Amino acid sequence: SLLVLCGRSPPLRVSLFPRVLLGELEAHQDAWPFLLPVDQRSVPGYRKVIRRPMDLSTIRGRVSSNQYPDTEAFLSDLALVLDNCERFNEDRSEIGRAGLRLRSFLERRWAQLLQQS
Ligand SMILES: Cn1cc(C(=O)NCCN2CCCC2)ccc1=O
Repeated sequence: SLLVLCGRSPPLRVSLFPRVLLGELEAHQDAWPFLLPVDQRSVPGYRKVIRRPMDLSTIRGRVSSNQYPDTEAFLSDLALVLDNCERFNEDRSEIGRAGLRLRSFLERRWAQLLQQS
């Protein structure tokens, strides 16, 4: 309705996009390396190499407690998950390939959602 559209904040449905996208990422078959924080004791070198760890459960917690001031802050945490993955893993490794496939899904799906706005 016009009331929703003329407010300064984005229309309600656009503000739901992060929750829609996050739910689909959590359910994605390539999300398994990213669902929980990397166990830094069981992955040699991770703590030293990756200065800002991030994972989908941490993002879920921040979304649920409204800790993202705007959509860009949410998208930058998502990008951090996948940038960390590319930094730490060979592209041709199981986890590296999962990260590349999940990033491709994320980019295509986000563009699709924006077409609906
Ligand atoms: C993103 N990422 C993840 C790992 C990892 O080992 N995750 C655990 C994966 N398993 C899934 C079921 C039990 C645990 C290592 C390096 C890395 O960059």
